[in-house]
Amino acid sequence: MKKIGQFIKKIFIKQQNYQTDDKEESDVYLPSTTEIKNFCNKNFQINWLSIYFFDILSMLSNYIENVSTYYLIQIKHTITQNNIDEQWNSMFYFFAAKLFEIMCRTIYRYVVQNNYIDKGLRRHIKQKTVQQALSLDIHFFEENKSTELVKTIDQGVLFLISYIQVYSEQIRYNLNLFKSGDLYFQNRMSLLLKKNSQLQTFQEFQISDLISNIVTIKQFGTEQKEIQNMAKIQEKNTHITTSRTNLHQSQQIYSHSKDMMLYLFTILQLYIITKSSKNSNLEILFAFSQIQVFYGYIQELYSFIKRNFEKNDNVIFTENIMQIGKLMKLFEQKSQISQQTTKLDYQFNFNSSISFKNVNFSYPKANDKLAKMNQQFYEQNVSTISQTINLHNSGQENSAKILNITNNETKNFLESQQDSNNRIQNTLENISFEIQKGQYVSFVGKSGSGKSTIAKLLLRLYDPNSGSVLFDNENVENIPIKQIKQSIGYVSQDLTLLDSDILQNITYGCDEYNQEDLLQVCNYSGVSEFVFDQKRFPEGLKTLVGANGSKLSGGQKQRIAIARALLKKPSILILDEATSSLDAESEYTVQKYINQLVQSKNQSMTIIVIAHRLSTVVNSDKIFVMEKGQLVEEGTHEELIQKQNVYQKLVFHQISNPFEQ
Ligand SMILES: Nc1ncnc2c1ncn2[C@@H]1O[C@H](COP(=O)(O)OP(=O)(O)OP(=O)(O)O)[C@@H](O)[C@H]1O
Repeated sequence: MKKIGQFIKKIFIKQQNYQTDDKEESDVYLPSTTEIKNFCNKNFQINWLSIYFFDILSMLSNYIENVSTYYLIQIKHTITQNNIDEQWNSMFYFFAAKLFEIMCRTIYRYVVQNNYIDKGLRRHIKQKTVQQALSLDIHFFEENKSTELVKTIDQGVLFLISYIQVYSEQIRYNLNLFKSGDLYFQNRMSLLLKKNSQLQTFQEFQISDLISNIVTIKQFGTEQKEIQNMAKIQEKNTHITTSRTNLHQSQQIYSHSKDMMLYLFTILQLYIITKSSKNSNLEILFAFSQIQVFYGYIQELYSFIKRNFEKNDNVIFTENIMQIGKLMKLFEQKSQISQQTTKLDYQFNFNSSISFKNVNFSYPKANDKLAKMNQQFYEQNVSTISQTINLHNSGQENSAKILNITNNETKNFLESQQDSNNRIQNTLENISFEIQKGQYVSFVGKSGSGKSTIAKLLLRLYDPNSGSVLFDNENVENIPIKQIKQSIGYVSQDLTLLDSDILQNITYGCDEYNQEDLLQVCNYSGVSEFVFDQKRFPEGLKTLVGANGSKLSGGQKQRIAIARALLKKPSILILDEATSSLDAESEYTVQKYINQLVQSKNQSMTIIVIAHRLSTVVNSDKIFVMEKGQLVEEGTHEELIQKQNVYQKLVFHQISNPFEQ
């Protein structure tokens, strides 16, 4: 049932996205040259003087190439005229110009391309970008598709570097007569491209959704409906593609007319040059036998002008600017959590207790949307709302009537406020508890009751909406995040392993350890049991685990994750459903090692287990029972059984349904 619900929700959400598609046009962000420059100044400290110098160097190389072409034509001309002196002269100038051009180009390639751009700028920008992305809260990564993020970083950086390289060209381009025409086509095309790609992504997702949910579709008999849905999207997509083709054709016509004007301009320039020179080469160049040479020269001059006063289409293609825009938006994101001031000199050395005091929490997305919507509305209608609330509080039921509220929006708002009070519930509701140092405690409760969320708040992946999380009576917000993470060993529900060997996976994130420590954690976590089996694991700790541990069993992965958490000698160990994905036998093995760990743990380690399987928790010093985001019971196994309430029901339920999660 849960799956069917999720599927219907997915489809529903997508339909909504699809319907609001048209409104998303304003999302296309094409930053201007100045905006890009300001962004670079703020984040990457670019040396623009060098960029201008490099640009002049590149222009100079192109110009000298033209000069050498001119002398090449002169050589051909003097040969036909049998004018030896002029011939030598032209050859001298030709070689001199060529040599100078080669020199400029070599300097450009080695100094600019290899050193400044590839070794300097590219590395610097990439590093800063990755640093920015990693500084963001986990919430940001949950809200954004990872593939989209990778594309934004990879392509955004690539195009930004190209853009910086041609930055001076952009400035010259601003003097261009054709700028507004170019911009018109650029903007139109970018809108169509965006719509097109949105619909395409939507369609791809829909197909993969259909295939993976084929059983549900067959059960509901909704094949025809799905096909109709897809046809609608296809129709819209075709419409946009046609508009794109039409626009492309108009753009071609525009571009040809522009080219013609540039040619005319080139010829005019050539005419002026040759008119002012002593021997009027124009006549000779116009001569029928020279027509090809003449055309070649015009081509050369034309491309020179085009290169220097036209838009660099390879780099400045609308899609590329869009990617730079996305990269700029990424830099506007700020981590909510690390923004807060911590006591920088605070030295966290866990030595007394962990506590939650009246913690309320809901995941940011839903929270943000509601808060933003309500805030906006509240600001616009503050006086009416406060009067209504006052009247309501003073017992005057029909407050809306008294105030003569005819505005439907206000009514809806007030109703939605009441609704949301009833409907929207925090993920964690007014949670308070205390765990003493050295205790072994467990959190139990039905799926979705908020157990893992507690671990996430302890790790400071999120901050509570209200109330406080305290370590040693110090608010977590005052403790430097790095110190918290160093003190907590966390084995999460969704295990992720690096695509490397077992050793690297165990030692990840731990800078200081010795062989003795390594062996000890392998023994405690149960890694030794399989990894030192010469027949099955001849390469021992150097065995590669495959992409996300694909070459290992669930139990082996769990044990590696536990070893990893233990190696840094954490003062607090959190095992979040460490045995949930295992079969009975593997679960037994991992459980055996957890028990061993608990028994052998020195008094300095505090262990928090988040579990479904109640067999894990019977020996805990304290069990916390969660229900719908609330902490409903706490005590030892015996105490809770005696209470004959929620915990006891959970135990009986699990005994009678041993396979249910
Ligand atoms: N990143 C998230 N964004 C939004 N909602 C979330 C997120 N993670 C969890 N939730 C929601 O918060 C609620 C509590 O989830 P949590 O993972 O804490 O429950 P749990 O008790 O650990 O459940 P389970 O035992 O199934 O893992 C659930 O309704 C879940 O859908």
